[in-house]
This record gives sequence, structure tokens and C-alpha cells, in this order.
Amino acid sequence: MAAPAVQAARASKKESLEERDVAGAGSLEEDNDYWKKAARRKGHRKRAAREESNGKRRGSEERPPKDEQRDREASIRGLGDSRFLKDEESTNLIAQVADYYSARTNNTSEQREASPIIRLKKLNNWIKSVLIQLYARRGDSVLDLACGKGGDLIKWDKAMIGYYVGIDIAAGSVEDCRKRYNGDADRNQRSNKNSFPARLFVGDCFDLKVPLDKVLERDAPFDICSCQFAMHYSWSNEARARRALASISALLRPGGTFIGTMPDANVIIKKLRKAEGLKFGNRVYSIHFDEEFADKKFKSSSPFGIKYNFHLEDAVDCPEWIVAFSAFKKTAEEYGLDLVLVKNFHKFVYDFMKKPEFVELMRRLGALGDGSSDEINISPDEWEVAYLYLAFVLRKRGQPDRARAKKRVGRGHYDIAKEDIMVIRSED
Ligand SMILES: C[S@@+](CC[C@H](N)C(=O)[O-])C[C@H]1O[C@@H](n2cnc3c(N)ncnc32)[C@H](O)[C@@H]1O
Repeated sequence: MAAPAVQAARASKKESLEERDVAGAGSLEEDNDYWKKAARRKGHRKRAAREESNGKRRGSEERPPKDEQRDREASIRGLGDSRFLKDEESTNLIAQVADYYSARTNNTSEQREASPIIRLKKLNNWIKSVLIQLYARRGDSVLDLACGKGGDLIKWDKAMIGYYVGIDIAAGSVEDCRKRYNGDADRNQRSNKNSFPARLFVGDCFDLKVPLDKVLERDAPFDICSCQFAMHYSWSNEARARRALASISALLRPGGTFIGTMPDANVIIKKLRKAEGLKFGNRVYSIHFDEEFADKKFKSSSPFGIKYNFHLEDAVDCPEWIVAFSAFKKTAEEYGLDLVLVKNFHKFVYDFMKKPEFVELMRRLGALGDGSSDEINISPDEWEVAYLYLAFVLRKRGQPDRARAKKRVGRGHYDIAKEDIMVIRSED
């Protein structure tokens, strides 16, 4: 199959910008700014002015209703908009996510190479590696939320971090992470021991009853918090989303960095609106919304609890939640986390593949076909899935005080026994 490659990324840049403008209309101010800047760069000042005046009009139409605060408080209590999940329903869905990931077994490297989305997995790894290389510094204290099977341990090791705390809701994944950390992963994998001490936890990162910042009080502050492909699991209701951001902010030192990847709501909603029914996808993925979203309209005043089912061959098959980026940015700001970067994966590839060191990294990850060219080897179906995601970077407000974070380093183990894994139990 013809590989879309870097050229495809270039070609799709214009498409991405235009699609964002349509999909984001009236919902994501971030993207309107982005489009304005792009239009200005190209010298299309008239277009930018038109966008600006549309933006202003939209801004006034979209002013939050007076009772927004009341709605928010109601939703935190599980009342209010019917789309906010009731406690029991929420618990069941969270358990469904945990069970799904727990049941996934650790593949051997042969099985991984045979995956129908192996090229997408390599691309995802490249994106996470770029983020880590850009933002991690030697000796950093790292909190990996939803660490899964520890797929990023090698990346953190290369960044020469000083301390690592990983937490995931899926006990089976944390056990795999432990083995990978200890270097007892399958013999074909790189099985070097990691050079930083670590602690592992099983638990719900976004739990309301056991706030993570209390659990990790003695490990904090962290220089970096990373949440890869999982932040959207906190968006099942407003209380959880706020809990997640509050914990991250409390655990980071001032000036600390929060890096992550998650689905791009703009793209998903645009695709939903283009689809005939409530389901769309291609040979490797499908997204399915419930009948309650049949009108395909999403109020900016209710950005939480918008559930869909996501199936990605050999990777995901569980409920997920839309994260409207403008709401994410605004809510994060309320907790002292300011936006540094947001890029759809297509734009991320386009921008960072201009840097020779990241082209080289892509080559090392085996994502450049036979390695003889600088073209990314990925099928159109996988490339479309990449378009469903974005990468973000937030920074905790305040004056950096790195000395404080460093002092905490020295906790944790270099060899983690099963009994060392801490289980966080939510009280009933
Ligand atoms: C797509 S995987 C990503 C794993 C890892 N971050 C990576 O990039 O390889 C999503 C992970 O989120 C975890 N997860 C989902 N909801 C969670 C929650 N509430 N608390 C902790 N982990 C959660 C799942 O168990 C799963 O390991």
C-alpha cells in the first residue's frame, strides 16, 4: 500500500487546518487562533480578519449561560445535565476500561511486529519519545499516569531521569510494567535494567475518594507528569476531570511540565458529523456514539461525559470520552496549568520531521520503511487513526525551584518485587 509518508503529512497540513476550522466552529477557540495565524503567515489577511470577526460573533453567542456555575456544581454532585454520569454508571464504565486493559496480555516482539497497526504503534512511540526528549531533563522526577505495561520506561531511561512513579488502573499491566522495569521482559526485548529508582501503583488516577495527590504526597513534587493516551478516561464527568487536573497540578513543582497525548475531539466530532449514522471508521478502527447524541450537537456548556465506544485493532476496545480541547485548556488554567503546546499528530509529524535528530529517531524506531528514505512507512488507514490524536504540553505556573524536586529523589527501588506494588483502594 502506498505510504503517505512525510509528503502526506505536508499535503494534509492544509486539509487539517481547514477541517479544524469546520469541526471547531463555535467550540474550540484554540483552533480559531491557529487558523488565524496560519492565514496571516500565508499573507491572507482578509481571511484572517473575517475569521476574527466570526470569532468575536461566536464569542458573544457562546458566552456561558448565567447558571453555568450552578450546572457545574450540580454535575460534580452527579446531578444536572443527564449526560453527566451517575456514580454507579460511572463506576461500571471505569471498571469496564480497567477489565479491558487488564485482560490484554503482553505480546512477544514477533507478535508485536505482526500487529495490523505496528506502523501506527511506531509512530506513537516516536511522538512520545519526541515529547520526552523535548521536555525531560537529566535527574527529573517523573510521574507516569496510566503507565500501562511500561512502554515508555526505555524512553525515560534514555532521558536519564532520577526517579519514576508509574500508576495504572489495570493490575495486569502494572505487573507487566514491573517485569519490564526489572528487565525480565521477553528475551527479544531490550532487557537492560533501568538506571533510575521507581515505585509502581495499581489504582484509579482520577479517583474522587482517594485523591492521587494525597497518595503521592511523600513522592511529590514531580518535575514532569506524563499521561499518554489516557487523559480522556478522566473526562467521564466534570468531577473526575477536575480531580485529575487538581492532582496533577498539586503534584508538579512550580514550572513543572505536564505532557500527554489524547484523542482530538475536533477531528472526531467532524468525522461524526460527516458520517451517515453514529458510527464511522476504516479497516483498523471504529468509533460509535450512542443514540443520545443523534443530533450530533454538543453544548459548549456541557463538555464532560460525552461517551463513545472506540475500537482499534490490536489496541483498544472500550468506552472513551470526548475532551473538547478549549474546555481542557480552560479547566487546566483554573488549576494553574498553562498551555505550552497543542498539535494534532499530523501537524506534530509535519513540524518535528523537519528536525534531523527526530528523523533519525524515526529511523531508529524502524518507522522509515526500509530506512533508505525519509518517508514514514504507514498505511493510509493507520495514518487516518493518527489524525484522531493530539499531543499537548502544559506548564505549572510559578517560579521553578528544581532543588526541591531533586531532594525527594532517592526513594523507590531498583528491583521491584510483586509485594512492592502499592494498591490504592477506593473506600466505599
Ligand atoms: C492506551 S493505554 C496507554 C498506556 C501507556 N500510557 C502508553 O502510552 O503505552 C491506556 C491506559 O490507561 C489506563 N487507564 C485507563 N483509565 C485509567 C484510570 N482511571 N486510572 C489509571 N489508569 C487508567 C489503562 O489501564 C491503560 O493502561
